[in-house]
Amino acid sequence: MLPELFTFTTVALALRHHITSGDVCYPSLLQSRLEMCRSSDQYNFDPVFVANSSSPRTSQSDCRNNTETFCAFSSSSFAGGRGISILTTPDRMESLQQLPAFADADALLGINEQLSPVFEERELPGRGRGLIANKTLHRGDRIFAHTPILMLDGESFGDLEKEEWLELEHAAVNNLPLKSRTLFSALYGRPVTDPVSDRIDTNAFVLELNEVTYYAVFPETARLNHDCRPNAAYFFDKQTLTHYVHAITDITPGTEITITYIDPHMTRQRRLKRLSSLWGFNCSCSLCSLHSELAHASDERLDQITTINDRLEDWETAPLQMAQTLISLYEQERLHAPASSAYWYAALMSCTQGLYWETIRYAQRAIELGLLDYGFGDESFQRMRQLAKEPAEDECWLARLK
Ligand SMILES: C[S@@+](CC[C@H](N)C(=O)[O-])C[C@H]1O[C@@H](n2cnc3c(N)ncnc32)[C@H](O)[C@@H]1O
Repeated sequence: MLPELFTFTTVALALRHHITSGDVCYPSLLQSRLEMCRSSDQYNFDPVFVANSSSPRTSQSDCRNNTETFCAFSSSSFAGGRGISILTTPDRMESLQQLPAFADADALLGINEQLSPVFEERELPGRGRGLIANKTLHRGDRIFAHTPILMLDGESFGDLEKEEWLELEHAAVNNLPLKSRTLFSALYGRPVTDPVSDRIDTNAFVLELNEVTYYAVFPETARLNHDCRPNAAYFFDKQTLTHYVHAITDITPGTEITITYIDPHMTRQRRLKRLSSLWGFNCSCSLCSLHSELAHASDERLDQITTINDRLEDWETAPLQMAQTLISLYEQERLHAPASSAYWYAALMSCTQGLYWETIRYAQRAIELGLLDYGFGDESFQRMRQLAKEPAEDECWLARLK
């Protein structure tokens, strides 16, 4: 087993594309936090009061206790005054503070800046507000790069009473600087529980950081509506706490910029059900609106993609044609971002067979798409870069012919 590939498929896919039993543990956005897998550890409370001006502060009154203690930590100076509130345990807060986002003054240079926006925000019939491109965007063009204004530890919802986490959520929002509070208030919240909680539920992204699940609100990015075949892809950079959104296809002026809220490998009925139950809308994107014959053909391709992906977990013994078929199926399905993993497999399999130029071609495609979907910091890209540069120097070279 090649370690870098292992990291890529298990870590990255588990975050974004792998839906566990019952579909409830890894949605792309937050609504299902109340259904998430719950657990909690014993914790001895030891409050932290931090000195660094960009580090979040808390006070004892903003903490609630059950088997663990959770506090609303806030910093108004974080990210040049944008501020952040983090609802988590004191010990997890302490380890978050070691991240460059808090510890390195230069880490967030250029982040949260939108000097000349590439979109306009508009009211759109039947879908609330959305973002429309105002210039031609090409694959890889940056749309957003923002830090969260709120981060909520997923375990708090399982451990604390509902009233208690609601109080902490309100404290977290109230402690934000006025500008960020205003951004939060302007978000749409599907009316279910209470105005603060509803806004969080409708808009937050699921992140994994230091092996903890957090729900994070990026108010600018939250204006993006859903499409099952989106033209933008996103990833979260753990070091800088920055959420990047890039065009994954060319986008013409006047076109709505969209992301997917759910695992795009789901078949039609499952997609419709999930979007309706979690975000309250009936998806009418081009894929969901296909004639039933065409929708059926798409579902069959999606099932085949899932089958091939399962088989390729043992890629070392699979035929190269299998990865090539996967690439073709992803192209037919217009699933551009997830196709990076298919190119990844194809590059490694070509390498094991000593197919020099094919290896480079596939590795370059895996890098191009994967950088936009998995992020710049993904360690496994080192391996792909090596393959793209000089396949014969990698351990996979001719491995299947030895
Ligand atoms: C994260 S917000 C997106 C921005 C939102 N439209 C607004 O006005 O702020 C999610 C909500 O937007 C709406 N929405 C998103 N994608 C949609 C779509 N494809 N069709 C209809 N409504 C959609 C739903 O009301 C959903 O609960």
